Amino acid sequence: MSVRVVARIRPLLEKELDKDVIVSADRAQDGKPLSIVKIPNPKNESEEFSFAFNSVYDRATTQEELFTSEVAPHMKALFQGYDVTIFAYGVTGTGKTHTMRGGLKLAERGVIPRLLSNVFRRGKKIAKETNGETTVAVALSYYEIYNDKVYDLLEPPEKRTPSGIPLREKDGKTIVVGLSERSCEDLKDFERLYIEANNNRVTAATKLNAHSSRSHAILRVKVTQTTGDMVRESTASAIDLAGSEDNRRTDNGKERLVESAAINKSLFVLSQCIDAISRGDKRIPYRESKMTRILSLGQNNGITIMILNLAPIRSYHLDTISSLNVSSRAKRIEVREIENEVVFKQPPRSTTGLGGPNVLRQPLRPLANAHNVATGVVLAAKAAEKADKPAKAFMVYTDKKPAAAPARPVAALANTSSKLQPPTIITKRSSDVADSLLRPSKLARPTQIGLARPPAAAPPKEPQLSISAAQIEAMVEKKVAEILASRAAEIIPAVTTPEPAAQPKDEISEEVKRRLEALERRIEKESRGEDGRSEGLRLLLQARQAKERGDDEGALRFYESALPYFPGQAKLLGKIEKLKIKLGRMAPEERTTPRKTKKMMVLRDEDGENDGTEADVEDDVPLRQRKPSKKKISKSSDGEDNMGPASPKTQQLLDIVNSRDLALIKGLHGFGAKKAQDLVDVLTLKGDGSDEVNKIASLSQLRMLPGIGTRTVERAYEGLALEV
Ligand SMILES: Nc1ncnc2c1ncn2[C@@H]1O[C@H](COP(=O)(O)OP(=O)(O)OP(=O)(O)O)[C@@H](O)[C@H]1O
Repeated sequence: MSVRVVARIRPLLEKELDKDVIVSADRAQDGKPLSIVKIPNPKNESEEFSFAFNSVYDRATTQEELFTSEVAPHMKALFQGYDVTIFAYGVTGTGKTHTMRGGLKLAERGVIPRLLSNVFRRGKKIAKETNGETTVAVALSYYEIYNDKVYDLLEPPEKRTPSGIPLREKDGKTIVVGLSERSCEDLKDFERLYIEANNNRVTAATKLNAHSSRSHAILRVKVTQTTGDMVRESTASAIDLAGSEDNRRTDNGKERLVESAAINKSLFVLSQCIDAISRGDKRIPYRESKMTRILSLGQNNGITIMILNLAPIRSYHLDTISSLNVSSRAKRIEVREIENEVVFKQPPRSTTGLGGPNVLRQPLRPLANAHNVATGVVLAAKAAEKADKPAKAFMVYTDKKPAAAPARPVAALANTSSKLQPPTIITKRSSDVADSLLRPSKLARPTQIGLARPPAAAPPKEPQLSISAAQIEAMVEKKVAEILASRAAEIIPAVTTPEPAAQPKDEISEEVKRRLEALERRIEKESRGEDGRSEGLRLLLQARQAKERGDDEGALRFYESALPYFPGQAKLLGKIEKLKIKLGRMAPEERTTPRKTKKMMVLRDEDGENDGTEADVEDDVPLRQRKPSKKKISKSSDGEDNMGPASPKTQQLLDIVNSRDLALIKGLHGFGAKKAQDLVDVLTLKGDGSDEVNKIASLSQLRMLPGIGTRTVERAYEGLALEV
């Protein structure tokens, strides 16, 4: 099916005059619902452009009417396991935030609070009808994209890092790594969270809007239905995009201009994506902005509704035409309706405690590798059976009007949820013929409306099967991430004198941040998928980041989230336990992991422990076995640790390393292609190698490199010795 695109024309604001109104709603035929937006041709006012949409809501439309007509009909599908995405698009000051969030009074509540109200109501109903056999849990995450960086709105702004939160792809979906998720019991719970989170959102006054959103805000409502050991999960995403704006009209100052550039760029990329998809291009430039990556229009499964917000007056004329153009093309975007699979519960992969009573972490999906079973169909059919009744208006926010009176005739809604086939795993529809205007028609050619054929539907996009080249690239990327992660963790002990406590905290953080940013840039630059382990490494990085901030709670949560990716990893468990002890969640005597002795530690971070990243997971040898075997390369064996002249063998090894020649390094004993590449990458990170300072001067320096360690050096050294 195609993205459902509806237009909403906002009423006049206080200072706006009736005589300036240029935008109006119309019908394709008498008796049909409003589906056309009319606006004069700016070059010739006697002509009028008409843009057709799935539905058009005029200035008199209330919040309740919009919700009842456009969102409520999809709630059933949400509970049948389909994801639902609703996003508001439009020029700044046209009513996006009003539409999505709305005001505080009941009648003014926007799509989001109504959606939550509906979800809770349905959840209760399902639990009641199944005598508690099915439980429905709701969890929220809420984040913003500001200046193309992602920030968690459920976390206080002071916890933000300059680089924001990284994104990655998993199972064809873009995931915000480490985003917090809060379970939400009821509407009150939601309101508390939502109001608090909105205070964290970046807004500012511009000439066009006293409370302009300077960021794109994305609310994800995860609905988890559990019946016995079957779990069905679906997500409703509500997105309030920042408004495009013409800086000549906004009088924006420097800061606003920077924001504005980011906003306009991402919206421009969105329009490029829409154009590319509607042209049937192979390459869709999703990746050029975080917003489009997250929105993944046309790639996301489920139901997508785009609400185009419009201001009715002349001062917005060109902007309005531009957004009408973009969104009328969006109608041609096909999205796959794919019901989320039902999975069986499995024993939790991690036995560690939760980071907080209500805190879940998105990447921790204990069911992600559970078996998909056909019973999903049964559950879906059951749900469909029970949800057969027409959707009532939400009950909590009872606006005065009769609940059963939608603003638009039902026909206007018919092309989405009512066509869903509940038990179907994958269905696909062709474009709605009524949505088929290719370009704005002029009134002189009114017959075009509804007659033009839709463009050939884009071929169904099948889930991308990773090909070997992509996998190789992903592996390379993963290794880069590991190396950088490891570097981030180890750089401090590796390069500073043994007085970590005296190291200024800011300096440490800066260094780590710099590397984290470099990591993110590398990863995003290539934009490749990664496997679970890489995700684990990211979580470790975030844990590290949290630790740098002194946020032990956060660090603990990230470490715990990473644990399923490195099950039983002793050092990681040790870190978790150590933090728990520090936070008073565990008594020191309960500690199960062995405390490290100095001998065991090859690399340390500032609190005296290895960071549990690359070396931890790569070389998962019980700590006790990892004593550095000094007997083989002892300080005295070649004198290098005494800073004396290196022995020929040592020099030979160092020369090979410093050559950065992949083939030579691969020839070293114990170095496979992967390890050799890691080493070359690490050396490259140190500098271009032309300077002596960037060279590895001793075996102990070599040992300190991430991913190397004593055993590796030993083996290379020994292997070399045999060949000499
Ligand atoms: N349907 C409506 N009914 C009443 N007032 C509205 C409506 N739509 C918008 N407004 C008012 O118009 C003004 C601008 O709306 P809003 O802040 O929602 O715009 P926006 O598109 O989100 O802008 P920005 O992109 O700058 O954040 C607000 O004062 C809002 O209350």
